[in-house]
Amino acid sequence: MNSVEKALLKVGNLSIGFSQYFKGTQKRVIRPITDMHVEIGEGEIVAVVGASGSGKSLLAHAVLGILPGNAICSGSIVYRGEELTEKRKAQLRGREISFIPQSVNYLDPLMRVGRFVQIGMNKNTALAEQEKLFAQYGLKKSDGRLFPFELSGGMLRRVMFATSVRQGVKLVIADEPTPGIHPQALSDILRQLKQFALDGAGVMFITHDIMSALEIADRVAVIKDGATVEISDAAAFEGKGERLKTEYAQRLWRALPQNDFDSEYKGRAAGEQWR
Ligand SMILES: Nc1ncnc2c1ncn2[C@@H]1O[C@H](COP(=O)(O)OP(=O)(O)OP(=O)(O)O)[C@@H](O)[C@H]1O
Ligand code: NI
Repeated sequence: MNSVEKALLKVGNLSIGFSQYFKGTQKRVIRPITDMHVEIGEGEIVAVVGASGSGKSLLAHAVLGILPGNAICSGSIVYRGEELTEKRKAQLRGREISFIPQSVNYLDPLMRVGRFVQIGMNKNTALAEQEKLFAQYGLKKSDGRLFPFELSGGMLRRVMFATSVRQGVKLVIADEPTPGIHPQALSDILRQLKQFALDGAGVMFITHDIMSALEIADRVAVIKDGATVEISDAAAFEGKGERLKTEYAQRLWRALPQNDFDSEYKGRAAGEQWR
């Protein structure tokens, strides 16, 4: 792939801080993201991996334009060759750029889930389109009448997929779409994301689960303490990780239970709170 020509999303030198009040009136800025970059091409799946708190969700929220009001964001986010302004983010969000959030709490608790999936669709065809999506994601027609609290966690995730992974979407940002999901549902989700990429969409797949990521990802971005430390081909995650560029990525790889190489690496990586 010619990455420059075909880049769908290009995030460079992203920095995110939050202004906070402390001791009543004094203001300070904390800066959890200092230097993040990632590039996703058309039809490409880029996994974003890193320890809890490293800044993966903030990256997703920055691209989507849903950071909280006290966030101060700098750097560049270019989508299809044009800077993504806040206005453009709002226009594209839920349409060309879709989001599978980390928490199902993003669903409106007072809205029937069928209605939720219909948001942004043409009024005349919305119901038919929603029902088709439900069928595709293994949900019944009658489930559309339910409120979020009436659905199981797995069903809610499928509703989120029906909302996000559908026609017209060019970039999917999936923030940990697979935790606590049983193996069959997991492989369904991975298959759907893969199919989506094969159809030409770009996918940012944020996950703790490197092994699942490697099943579908073309490249993997490794995040540490708010910075991108390495972007490598998924194929480089093999053997003892000799082809990985940084020691940090090698440690993450070697610390996986199935890579039972070296207890010294394991001990050190465990200290990184890798889940
Ligand atoms: N609104 C906020 N105000 C201040 N700090 C924040 C805010 N949101 C996130 N942070 C901090 O930014 C850092 C990165 O958070 P983020 O949610 O992006 O991590 P993550 O990599 O997605 O973690 P996890 O894997 O647990 O979901 C954390 O240290 C977090 O405390
Ligand atoms: Ni997160």
